[in-house]
Amino acid sequence: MKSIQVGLLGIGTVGSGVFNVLKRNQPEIMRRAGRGIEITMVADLDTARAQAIVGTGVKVVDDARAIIANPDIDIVVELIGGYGIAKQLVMEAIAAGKHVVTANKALLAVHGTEIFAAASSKGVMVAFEAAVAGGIPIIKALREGLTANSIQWIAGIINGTTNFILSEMRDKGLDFEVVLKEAQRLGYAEADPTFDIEGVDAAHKATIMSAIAFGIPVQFDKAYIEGITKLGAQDIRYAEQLGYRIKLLGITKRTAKGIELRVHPSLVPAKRLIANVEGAMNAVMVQGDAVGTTLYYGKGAGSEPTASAVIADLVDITRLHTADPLQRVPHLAFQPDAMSDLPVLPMSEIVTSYYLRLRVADEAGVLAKVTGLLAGAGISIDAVLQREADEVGGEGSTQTDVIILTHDCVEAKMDAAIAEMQALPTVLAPITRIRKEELA
Ligand SMILES: NC(=O)C1=CN([C@@H]2O[C@H](COP(=O)(O)OP(=O)(O)OC[C@H]3O[C@@H](n4cnc5c(N)ncnc54)[C@H](O)[C@@H]3O)[C@@H](O)[C@H]2O)C=CC1
Ligand SMILES: N[C@@H](CC=O)C(=O)O
Ligand code: NA
Repeated sequence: MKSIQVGLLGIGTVGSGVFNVLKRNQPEIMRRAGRGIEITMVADLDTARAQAIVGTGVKVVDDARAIIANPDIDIVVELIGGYGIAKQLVMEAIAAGKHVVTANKALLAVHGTEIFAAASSKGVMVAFEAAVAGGIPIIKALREGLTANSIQWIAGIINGTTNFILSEMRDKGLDFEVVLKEAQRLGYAEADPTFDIEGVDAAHKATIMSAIAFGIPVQFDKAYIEGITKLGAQDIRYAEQLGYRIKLLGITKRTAKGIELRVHPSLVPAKRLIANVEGAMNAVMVQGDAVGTTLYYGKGAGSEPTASAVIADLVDITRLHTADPLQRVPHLAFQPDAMSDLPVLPMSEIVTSYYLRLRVADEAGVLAKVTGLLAGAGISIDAVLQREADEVGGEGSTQTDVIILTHDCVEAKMDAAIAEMQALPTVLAPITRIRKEELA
């Protein structure tokens, strides 16, 4: 049977991985797909570099539209990134009747509704396993493996760059900037690394998982996003002393009121497997009502791990492209006419527990005042840790840190309590608040 012909738009970190893995494993992939899958055209602005990667047998162009216009191309793989030209090219490829594979989570989190609607009306598939947690087949798990379940929550380490930074800072005491540069060198970081460190990339991925888990439209604009740039080394240390690790988590949860969708640094009990996920590795926990807690672990970034997911999508499309579109797995797991309008909740309505660090004057009665305020607000305390002033501020220091762990409360209540504590004259610096997830 004739091979499926694939055109690559962009042959950078991921694109070169796709080319190399497909070439290396072609015989085995062919046995799985039932026919060959061949990259016959590549578009990249840097044609010389592209040609050096693919050799002479593959046509290299600088104009991606030449691939879309080629009637022999069955599947277009978008690996350029971003919302600009990538969106135009994906929409044009769909309009031209091509199936599309993309690793572009930013594009899908923001424009997914439009893209999936266009694909459905044209009868083509848009596949995006690489867009969430790279090589981990989490989209497959959520859309197919867990379809029996009412999914309750998902919590994941879904950005390799930030997990790498947090691990290296904690283990080796390295500076943030040094580790970020290393993550860039290793090809983990986005073209704009602020997307990684400010939590935007993780929010793109959490948004996509939220849509698939709960059958709601992709709603990146409703996600709460907080990155790791304001995390202090002392908080990583205090968390350890209390039996927790700090991880940047992407969380989406179904509650009686709606859907929580949030990305922020979180304290996770050190005994949980996910707390021990180090370096650029990703891990996603999914809690379903029937299956219980499941955990998916692996490489979420990098050339070949991400290529693994892109090629899995190529095989899926190769197997399914002649099937009746109604027999295909829906883009967002739920049938398009069965989507839910459950609201994504504002942050003030989420419920979680907290780590608070207060830099206070080292004088009698301060702790009682602070805990009294929390009690007055109806916030229950789980643990309190007060450091020696000398340890915090050096010999003869008149300041110290008080660390408080709370039980669950609604965020609005915590906001009000923090404002009250902040106004105390004995609280000397902005209060640090890190949310705490038990993940049980
Ligand atoms: N690097 C990684 O580990 C992962 C990346 N992704 C996603 O995969 C996509 C690609 O990422 P990378 O390969 O890391 O990026 P990259 O920057 O290494 O590669 C992008 C390539 O696209 C080319 N390009 C830019 N504009 C173009 C245009 N108009 N026409 C043709 N080619 C053009 C560039 O020359 C470059 O070779 C992004 O959406 C990224 O978010 C997803 C998961 C992991
Ligand atoms: N920049 C991302 C790449 C994968 O999506 C990350 O660091 O995880
Ligand atoms: Na994946």
